[in-house]
Amino acid sequence: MKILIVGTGYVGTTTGLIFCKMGHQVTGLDLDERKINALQAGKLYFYEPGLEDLLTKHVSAQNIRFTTDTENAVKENDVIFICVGTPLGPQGKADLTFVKNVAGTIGRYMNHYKVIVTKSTVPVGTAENVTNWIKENQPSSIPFDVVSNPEFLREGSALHDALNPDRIVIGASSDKARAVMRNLYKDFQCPIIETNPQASEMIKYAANSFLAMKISFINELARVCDALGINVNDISTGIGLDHRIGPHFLRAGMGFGGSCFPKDVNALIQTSKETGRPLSILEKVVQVNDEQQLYFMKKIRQVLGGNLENKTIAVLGLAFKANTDDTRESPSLILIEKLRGEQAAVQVHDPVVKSAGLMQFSKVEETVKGADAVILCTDWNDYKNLDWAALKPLMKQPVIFDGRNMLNKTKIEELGFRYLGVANH
Ligand SMILES: NC(=O)C1=CN([C@@H]2O[C@H](COP(=O)(O)OP(=O)(O)OC[C@H]3O[C@@H](n4cnc5c(N)ncnc54)[C@H](O)[C@@H]3O)[C@@H](O)[C@H]2O)C=CC1
Ligand SMILES: O=C(O)[C@H]1O[C@H](OP(=O)(O)OP(=O)(O)OC[C@H]2O[C@@H](n3ccc(=O)[nH]c3=O)[C@H](O)[C@@H]2O)[C@H](O)[C@@H](O)[C@@H]1O
Repeated sequence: MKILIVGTGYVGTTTGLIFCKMGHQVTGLDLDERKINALQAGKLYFYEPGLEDLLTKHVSAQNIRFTTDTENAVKENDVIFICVGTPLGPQGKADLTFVKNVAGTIGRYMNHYKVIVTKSTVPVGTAENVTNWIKENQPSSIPFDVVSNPEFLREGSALHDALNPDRIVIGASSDKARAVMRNLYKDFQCPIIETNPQASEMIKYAANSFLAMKISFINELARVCDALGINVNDISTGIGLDHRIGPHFLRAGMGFGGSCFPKDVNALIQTSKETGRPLSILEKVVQVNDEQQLYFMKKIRQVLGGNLENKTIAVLGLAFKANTDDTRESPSLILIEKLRGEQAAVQVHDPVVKSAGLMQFSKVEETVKGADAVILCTDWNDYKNLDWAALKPLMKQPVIFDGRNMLNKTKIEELGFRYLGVANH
């Protein structure tokens, strides 16, 4: 089948390559020429482990090509996946500007029946809106179907997740479109949920919101554990072994970040408000997440004598989590802004992310030099096995705030550090 992917970001590029692997002919379309040129040269312009090898392979085999030529890309393909961004818009709603623009161009250039698939995360009712936006732009009436097929991959393990999904959700309203989608996914072994577009759109928001809720639950519980001197990691293990709860997304830390949880939880809150049945539980999830940073800041302030003015803080990690270069809604960047707001001098390090506006060093040794404290913000593997005995003499004060509970408290304290984790007692 000839597949067009519109929007060659984390999701679009991964999805396109997965379909190449399944034997389809794929075109990747983006407005950003810089990205398209890089991808066409077999170079991944973002960091995602394992993806570049697949890209290089399929570009050389001509199974995938990348273009900015919208008109021909739309005309030449039978199935079009919309994978553009749906960022946080005004009042917490999803901003559908990019989706609307894509739908408009698809309508303008449509030349025969096509299946239009929204893989972007979009609010309930968007499939219907996309249908209308396409129709409004069609010079003459040509039949088409719009399908919702949300994506559940995580950054950092995008390729693995896209190849081994827990489930595939197909929200279609015609048998013809459903048959096309079934055929596309025929080689996947996981359950396929077939439903209507509205339910499919809701499944995506409900999944992300539920995972975010687990994180806020364990983070708020960690504060109670802190007060009681209990190790929250033991609680995560203890409850996670109950198969009804499950072990995942129970790692206490600095709060969830990234390009999706914050925006998607907010968007579902807005949807629920519009129905007159607000999801108050999710309002709390957001509140707890915001407080987690403040809780952490309070600890830092207390340990460093109540005032951060002129203190030097070394922040390890800028990405919102390990194995990605994405800093959207990164807890680390939010914390850095707060630290700088209190006149601290912040020195940063990240193995992958390069940040222009910050005092960044390429080596951890340089970053911690003269620091009153180190804050571990991103759970990069590189930070798990640092030689803390060698780093200690470089610091002004041996203080570690472990925002990811990555280090062994006992071992670190034996080296003479003051250690504070997230209820990591
Ligand atoms: N990043 C992730 O891990 C996941 C993201 N999602 C959802 O997938 C969607 C895409 O997310 P990302 O891949 O992270 O976004 P991204 O920001 O990495 O990529 C989006 C791309 O769309 C392009 N674009 C915008 N308007 C366009 C147009 N009119 N024509 C062609 N290209 C256009 C942009 O230039 C950009 O390259 C979002 O709705 C997101 O919520 C869903 C699951 C996982
Ligand atoms: O819709 C999306 O974009 C994606 O959002 C998340 O994926 P992602 O944002 O890449 O990253 P996660 O691994 O889910 O982590 C999100 C945030 O929660 C934090 N987290 C995660 C797990 C945990 O136990 N504790 C915790 O604080 C992470 O550090 C990170 O800041 C979901 O896991 C994906 O299924 C979904 O497709």
